[in-house]
Amino acid sequence: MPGGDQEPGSYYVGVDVGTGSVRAALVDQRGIILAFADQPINRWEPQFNHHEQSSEDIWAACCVVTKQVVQGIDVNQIRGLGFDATCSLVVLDKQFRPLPVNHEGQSHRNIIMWLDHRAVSQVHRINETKHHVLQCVGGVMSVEMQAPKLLWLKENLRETCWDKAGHFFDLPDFLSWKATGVTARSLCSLVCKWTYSAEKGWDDSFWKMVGLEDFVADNYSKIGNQVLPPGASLGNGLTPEAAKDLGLPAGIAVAASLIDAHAGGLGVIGADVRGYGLACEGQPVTSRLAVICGTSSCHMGISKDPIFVPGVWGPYFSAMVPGFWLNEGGQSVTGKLIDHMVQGHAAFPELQAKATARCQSVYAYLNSHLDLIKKARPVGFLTVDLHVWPDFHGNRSPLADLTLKGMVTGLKLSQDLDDLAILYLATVQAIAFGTRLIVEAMEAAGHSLSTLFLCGGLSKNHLFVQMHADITGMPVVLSQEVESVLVGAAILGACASGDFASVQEAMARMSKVGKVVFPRLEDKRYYDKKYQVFLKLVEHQKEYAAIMKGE
Ligand SMILES: Nc1ncnc2c1ncn2[C@@H]1O[C@H](COP(=O)(O)OP(=O)(O)O)[C@@H](O)[C@H]1O
Ligand SMILES: O=C(CO)[C@H](O)[C@H](O)COP(=O)(O)O
Repeated sequence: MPGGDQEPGSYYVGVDVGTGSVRAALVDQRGIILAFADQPINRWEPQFNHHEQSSEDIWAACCVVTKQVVQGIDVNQIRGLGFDATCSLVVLDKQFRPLPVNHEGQSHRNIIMWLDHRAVSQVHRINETKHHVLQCVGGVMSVEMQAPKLLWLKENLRETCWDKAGHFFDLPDFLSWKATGVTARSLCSLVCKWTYSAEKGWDDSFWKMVGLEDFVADNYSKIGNQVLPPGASLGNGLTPEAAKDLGLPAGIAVAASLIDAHAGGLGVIGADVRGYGLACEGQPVTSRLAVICGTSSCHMGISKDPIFVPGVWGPYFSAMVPGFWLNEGGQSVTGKLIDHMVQGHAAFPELQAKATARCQSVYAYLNSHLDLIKKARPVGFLTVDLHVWPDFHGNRSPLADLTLKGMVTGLKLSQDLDDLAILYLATVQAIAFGTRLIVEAMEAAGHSLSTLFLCGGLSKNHLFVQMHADITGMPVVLSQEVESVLVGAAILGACASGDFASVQEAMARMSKVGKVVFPRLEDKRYYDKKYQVFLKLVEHQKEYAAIMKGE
């Protein structure tokens, strides 16, 4: 029933595979989440910077959470299923069985995760080619993309993996294949992580130049030669086997999928903002920046014409919102960095005990502790002499420098709970300064941004949200549904079902404003000064590196 006038009681299932867990939601045609379930997934770090997962483990978790969210409802009311996932690399043999991506030969560990940095030498060589496809990834390919990882497999696991491989999937495409048996790839994953062009397709000269000519020779059958827009209906829908696994009816529509950050973008960016006093109310949707904040943060800005932002991925045509170009800025570790700083501190056991005693998360406890110790000044002022540079896992945007490291300046000879809380605050602020740097780079290149739309696990943290508002000077919109990434996945299922005529129409109907957090403009001067220090930190880090190199 095109036009979104479908009968009440039409439901969609969204499945979101994040770094740490798999989530599913049952969503109605207004974008309201009626049921939610999550399940942690396994991760292996066999050596520093090698991060692996298992596609079978992930599929099993998808089945558990999907069965949970449809319990007790008439499954015949479910009209569509959509998947999103991290952009990790799944390797299968010619019979679609998992292949090991590790020296140990452990075939269940058949995924090189997005945050894996094993392919440093390969990405340097790829960047040295200066091939023109690199212009569409901000000028520098990231070690987190697929080409360097594929080259690593070819150079390091030739016999045990490369020669036997029949299929290399981005994780979102693996999931849609598993559900439908259709090996078509989503335009989103191929354009954003594999150098495919929406207009020109694969570029043979790139693959030949970087030493992966094998793909050209077999007409890209291993990495995808059938490409569909996100939300397109796949084949005959859910196969009987997958239907049994997931507890859903066979034949329901399954959508071509999205990378998780892009699903978050769909889940938030199209909301009707009338009545909230936001500048973006009278402005085009291109004035909105979706920021998806989980283990990492991804900054998704769209434009009518292509915009080339140095150090920011894209422009990618139709990779998120059809008909629009996408630029994607990012910070490789944000939630993971906050967890790392907090959990590694000497006062963490004390924090954990106190938070547990109050039945609070450690973050809720830290936020109230900061309120207690702040005295008369705003909380943010507690870090006047403590500054953090947050690139503990390199800089994704806009510096595109994987060699950068984290920095902390202003440490004292005490490690009590107050110190932990203030270090946590400085880390949250550093991540927000990183967002400001990305926003400035995007604006300098031609974007005109006025409002942030935040979602993901970190958007549950009110300190993180307020710091993003205060430090960027922009209001932050939070969605009615905290799990907006799942609304984005459900939007895909809704489009595949034919209930909406377009992704834009489904976005407008299914994403909704929950709350707006405005910046405290009176604190601007303080944050401008801290931002100056922030910029100095990286400048100094580069100077230290130059000294040590003897330049
Ligand atoms: N209730 C919460 N309060 C504050 N921070 C949270 C909360 N829940 C999750 N987080 C933060 O969000 C991060 C995970 O976000 P999530 O979106 O679940 O990640 P992913 O999609 O990468 O699996 C964690 O690293 C943690 O720092
Ligand atoms: O590269 C990305 C999107 O293009 C994401 O950072 C990656 O997929 C991980 O996402 P998350 O932090 O939600 O686990």
